[in-house]
Amino acid sequence: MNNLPQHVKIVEVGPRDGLQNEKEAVSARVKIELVDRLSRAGFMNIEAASFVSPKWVPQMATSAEVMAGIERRPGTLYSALTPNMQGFEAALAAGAGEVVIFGSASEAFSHKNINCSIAESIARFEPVARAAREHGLRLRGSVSCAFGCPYQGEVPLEAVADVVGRMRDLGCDEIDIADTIGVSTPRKTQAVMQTAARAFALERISGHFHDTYGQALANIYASLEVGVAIFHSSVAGLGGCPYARGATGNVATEDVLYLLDGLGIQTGVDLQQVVDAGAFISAQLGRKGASRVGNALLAKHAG
Ligand SMILES: CC(C)(COP(=O)([O-])OP(=O)([O-])OC[C@H]1O[C@@H](n2cnc3c(N)ncnc32)[C@H](O)[C@@H]1OP(=O)([O-])[O-])[C@@H](O)C(=O)NCCC(=O)NCCSC(=O)C[C@@](C)(O)CC(=O)[O-]
Repeated sequence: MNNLPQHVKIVEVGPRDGLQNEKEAVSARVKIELVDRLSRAGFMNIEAASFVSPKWVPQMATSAEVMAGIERRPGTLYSALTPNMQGFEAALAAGAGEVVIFGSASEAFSHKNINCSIAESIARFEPVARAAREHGLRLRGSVSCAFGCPYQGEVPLEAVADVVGRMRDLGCDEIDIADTIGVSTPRKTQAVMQTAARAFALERISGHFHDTYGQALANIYASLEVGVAIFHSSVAGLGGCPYARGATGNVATEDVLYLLDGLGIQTGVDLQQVVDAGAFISAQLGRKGASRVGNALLAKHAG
């Protein structure tokens, strides 16, 4: 237990990864209120927008409006996905503090998600990385399908190490190791994280776990054991990637906070306010939230 990190940074990705796959349009007003509620809950980093093609991901078409409408909490970093220079220019104009280039450890997924090979994606990211540096924006790299791919199946460890190395060479401040389709289990998680850590500083590696197979919390615990101290999660367990067939939401933020609180690990985030934000967005979407902890606490307070 003593080996676990004492502090963990949670990157709240609900407003982006969480909502990007919603079939019905969610208004900018609702997204703004969600981000504001999450800011008040104490997150240091919220992924609030995605400047991608609206033909590919229509739900994110309101990103500029969302970024213009949110209340910026001092000390909170608001991030936006930027697949190319067009996305970067939009993110810069919108006042993003961090831009996220998103690649993949799987060739097949790279083509499906961003319509180019891994090598082409790195070439597209180069000017984005350079522009981020010039404008003083933080740069994060995301590596999808690091634990398995919906199109090619197994993804070799060397492929993860290779993309992490390329993201490092682009100058990323932080690199996400993503289980896009939620297939990993704890030992595999540790092997992948340790592989990534041979190519990039462990303290700047984050775990991004979808909960499709119900393994996300176990994978987070396994990651903590090998020293990972940054995790992505989504309020009410919202989400799923539109280009990862069958992939469900990210691990729910409420569940991660409950786990970390129980382990005595500090996050600076107020669980009850996240539960309330989860209840808010679930009501807007007209369904029950997917967080076990959120639902338990709501039931406890109702009863
Ligand atoms: C990357 C592209 C743009 C390539 O798409 P493309 O069609 O190859 O690009 P293009 O350069 O040929 O442009 C085609 C059209 O898109 C427009 N366009 C081009 N770029 C932009 C932009 N930035 N913003 C707005 N519009 C843009 C461009 O203007 C043009 O418009 P048209 O002339 O046809 O009207 C496309 O494939 C795309 O937008 N993909 C987005 C995929 C996506 O957002 N996936 C979900 C996020 S990743 C994820 O969820 C995984 C992650 C990060 O959470 C981690 C994990 O769990 O794995």
